[in-house]
Amino acid sequence: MAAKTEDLTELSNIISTNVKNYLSHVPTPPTLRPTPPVPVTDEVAAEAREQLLLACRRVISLVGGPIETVMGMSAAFHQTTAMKLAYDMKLAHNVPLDGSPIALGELAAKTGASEETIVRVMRALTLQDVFVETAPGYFAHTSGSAVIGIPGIEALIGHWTDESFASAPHISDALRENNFQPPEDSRKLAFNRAFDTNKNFFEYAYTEDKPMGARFSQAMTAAGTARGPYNLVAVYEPLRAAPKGTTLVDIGGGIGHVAIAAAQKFPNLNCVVQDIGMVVSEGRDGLPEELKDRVEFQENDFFKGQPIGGPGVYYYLRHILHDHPDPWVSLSRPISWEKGDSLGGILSHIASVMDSSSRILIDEDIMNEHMGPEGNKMTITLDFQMLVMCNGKERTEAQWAALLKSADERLVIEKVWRAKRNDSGIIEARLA
Ligand SMILES: C[S@@+](CC[C@H](N)C(=O)[O-])C[C@H]1O[C@@H](n2cnc3c(N)ncnc32)[C@H](O)[C@@H]1O
Repeated sequence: MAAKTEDLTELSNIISTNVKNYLSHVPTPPTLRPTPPVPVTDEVAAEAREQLLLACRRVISLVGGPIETVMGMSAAFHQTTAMKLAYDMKLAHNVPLDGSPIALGELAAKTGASEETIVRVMRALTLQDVFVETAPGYFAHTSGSAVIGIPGIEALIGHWTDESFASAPHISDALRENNFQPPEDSRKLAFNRAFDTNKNFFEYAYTEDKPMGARFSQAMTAAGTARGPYNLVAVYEPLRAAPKGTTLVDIGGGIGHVAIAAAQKFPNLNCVVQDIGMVVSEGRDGLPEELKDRVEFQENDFFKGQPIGGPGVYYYLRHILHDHPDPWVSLSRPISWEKGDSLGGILSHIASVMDSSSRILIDEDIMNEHMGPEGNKMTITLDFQMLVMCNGKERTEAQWAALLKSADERLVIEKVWRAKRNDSGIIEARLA
């Protein structure tokens, strides 16, 4: 298949076969026009898409050649530079969303940026079909630039191109101090050097830089968009049959977007969204009136304990545990950290209030054991993102199982609900 062959003719045959399969199984062919993105849900189309992307990547490596490949990787941060400038200059907001073009001079007047800077940024972005030059000196949206306006996506772009981009260059110096072994503490890495702080990313963003914190909460509402329609509500069937009044605790649930979707879909659920102060207030403010009797927000620090126990409770953690190094997730004895607080591992606290009918649902990527061209680019990117921002990591299924066991000997995986075409999954765990 595409990942194995170096034969360009074979690759071109793979591409043409999969183009046919793809086109005959999607409702409309993909377009660069600024129309809303349509997720690929059909099985055949999704498989063809995967094969196409793999074959195209192989063609680019072969035909581009080794020097272009490694130089491109080494300087890829300038793509981020261009995207950051586009974000800061608010280019996407000032180009008409109906697809009509805007003259360079008008765009400069609206954004306050110089024509020269806009042109330089547009050169980099149009290379990837993000915006298009429709005639010399006229720019319009493409599907790639229009998505920047989707709620949450812009916030996510801000989070990546701002605090994450500023932190990444510090990673090598931070790791070198410890012989390239990540330390056990999440307050001693690249983010801390970049922002000159002893607080972890969340503590910093919610106390020292509240706009950064608010943007991050918004960003999390879009974090799943790139992974397609694989989510708790669509996938995890046992919730449908749960008895009326069953409690779902969304631990580190942000502003409640997942709990709200779950309560809307399953009238039998009562949801409690736990997070830290500022996030909880933001979530309460945005809670739809009709859900106020079934969704509540609760301030709780997950390192300090889990106040909700009892039979049949679902403890849901989406993109929480990948934020933290192993001891912070699974240590069953208290951790003492610099401020002198006594804290424990997130999973250990949950295990201590569970019974055999309760479940932990870990909604995270499950990193593939194998590596190579078939690897999932997003999971690998997130693994680095976690390393840089909070000394967390993406984990394989074996690592998840070991982490559960070290949090509490009795914790075992009941079932892994896996997406077919990416690394998304929900790990259901229980007390044995
Ligand atoms: C990566 S976000 C995930 C948010 C949400 N679960 C989602 O998937 O969109 C991590 C969340 O953990 C929260 N958090 C960080 N430290 C926390 C702590 N010590 N106790 C409780 N929540 C915390 C953050 O405020 C944030 O909402």
